[in-house]
Amino acid sequence: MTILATEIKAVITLFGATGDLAHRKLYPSLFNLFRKGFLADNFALLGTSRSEWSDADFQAKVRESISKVDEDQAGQYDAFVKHFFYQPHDVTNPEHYDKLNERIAELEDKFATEGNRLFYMSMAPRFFGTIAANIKSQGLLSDNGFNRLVIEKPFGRDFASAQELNKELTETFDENQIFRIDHYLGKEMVQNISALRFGNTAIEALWNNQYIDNIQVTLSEDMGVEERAGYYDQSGALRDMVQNHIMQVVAQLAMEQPLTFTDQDIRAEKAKALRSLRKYTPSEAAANFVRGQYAAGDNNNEYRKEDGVDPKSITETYVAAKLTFDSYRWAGVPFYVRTGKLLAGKFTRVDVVFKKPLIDIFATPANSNDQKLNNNVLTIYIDPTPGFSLTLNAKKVGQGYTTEPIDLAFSQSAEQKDLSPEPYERLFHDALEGNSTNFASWSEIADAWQFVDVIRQVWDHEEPNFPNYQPGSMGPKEADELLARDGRQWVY
Ligand SMILES: NC(=O)C1=CN([C@@H]2O[C@H](COP(=O)(O)OP(=O)(O)OC[C@H]3O[C@@H](n4cnc5c(N)ncnc54)[C@H](OP(=O)(O)O)[C@@H]3O)[C@@H](O)[C@H]2O)C=CC1
Ligand SMILES: O=C1O[C@H](COP(=O)(O)O)[C@@H](O)[C@H](O)[C@H]1O
Repeated sequence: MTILATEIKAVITLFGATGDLAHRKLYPSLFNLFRKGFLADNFALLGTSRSEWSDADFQAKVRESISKVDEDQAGQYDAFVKHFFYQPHDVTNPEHYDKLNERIAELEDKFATEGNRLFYMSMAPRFFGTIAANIKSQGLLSDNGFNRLVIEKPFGRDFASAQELNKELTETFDENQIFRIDHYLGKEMVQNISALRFGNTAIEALWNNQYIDNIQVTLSEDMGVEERAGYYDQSGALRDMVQNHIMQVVAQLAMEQPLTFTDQDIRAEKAKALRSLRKYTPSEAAANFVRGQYAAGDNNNEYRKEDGVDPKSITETYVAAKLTFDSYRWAGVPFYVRTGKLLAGKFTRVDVVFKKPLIDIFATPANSNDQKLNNNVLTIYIDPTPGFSLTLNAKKVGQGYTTEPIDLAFSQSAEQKDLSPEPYERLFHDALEGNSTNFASWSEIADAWQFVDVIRQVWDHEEPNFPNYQPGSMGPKEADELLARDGRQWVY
């Protein structure tokens, strides 16, 4: 089925238009929306940052950034970049906003955007509050169309700073006007978790502690910190991946069925799920969390010797944890999660491990050495190749009667993968449409920070034994022990 594109009308004001994210992700995503017809005549983007660029300089940069998207579409480049304009601007100078306002008004007239304004903050987070305050005080909000704010991560560095930032933003924008980006929510298979659960009786009927033994979530990366060491050393895997991406995936797995498939109901259920996540005491945190830092490998320095990293850094490049939900559905079912840099591969997956049948009726005295029932495992492959698999027990071919595990597998075809929008394309589109389903609400963020803050405080007061894992492995041995002590192991 072809989805008919509804044309979006808006002026987008982009703070951080000369930056890396804008160049690598945002312009190509907008170009995709343009060539698919979601953006057509009635949109304009006003890029801002301090660099003294002209409109023509900016259009040339945007053109360069989209030239890799699809060479067959080269004919559309010119038409697309004609919607791009640039205003040199220092976000800390309130007077500069007057000029921005003027230019936005001109673009509204020129492109007939019906007063709709979307502000996108693609800048260092320390500027977010200042920009929001100036948008309000300098009169940049529209009074005859929508006003929306898209904001990049990270949303704070702990609960207190996130709360402060939220307070600053909500002095200008209402919660329903704020779109907090978490690019994991733009991934095809993360969005597919709801379809899998709520579209299939065969799955949802078993989605509880009566049938599920444990759930495992793995976000594995095979690269080190690369050129982002300066940021990463201040952040670490707990803030960079666990507080946001892992919490968002886990919330979708743990939530109750929303009343309707609308942003309000979905976000309410996710928020409830995160509220039921047990906030650990310091001693529980120490027992249920493992941290790691990578050692030197054949092709990499040890983390502490990377450019831009403090040589005595105790920043973790790996986290594994056992999470506990205090809810009727999940009592007794651990959620094991892990993420890290320089691991054995680049992949993201969820493994749902079902309980074994209570009795193995196939084990007879004669075949008890050969017969073993395995746990059914439903795997959701998020990256790199989206798909599902379900491991079942089936009869082994031949005489006698023993069982063996077999796989029912679905994997997206190359054609489907091509059709699947990149996360930023989806999320940009949703924000322009005003659909906040795949953006994190304040309540979710607040709970996630409160959970993570305890772990951070425990870790910041103890000297870890770093480095403690080899590049190309799946992390420190303590991550295996975390499951082994419960009589379990990582599926992969
Ligand atoms: N890059 C990435 O892959 C990812 C980035 N993010 C997030 O996206 C945001 C942007 O990141 P990124 O693009 O990498 O950052 P960059 O450092 O590449 O870009 C920062 C931008 O801010 C502008 N800027 C800095 N100071 C001012 C100022 N006082 N007034 C106006 N403009 C200013 C810079 O332009 P100029 O110097 O010309 O003023 C530049 O356009 C951050 O929140 C980051 O955490 C999130 C996920 C991935
Ligand atoms: O947000 C981030 O995500 C990336 C991993 O994203 P993926 O889509 O490639 O899985 C991570 O490398 C980065 O450190 C983090 O800031």
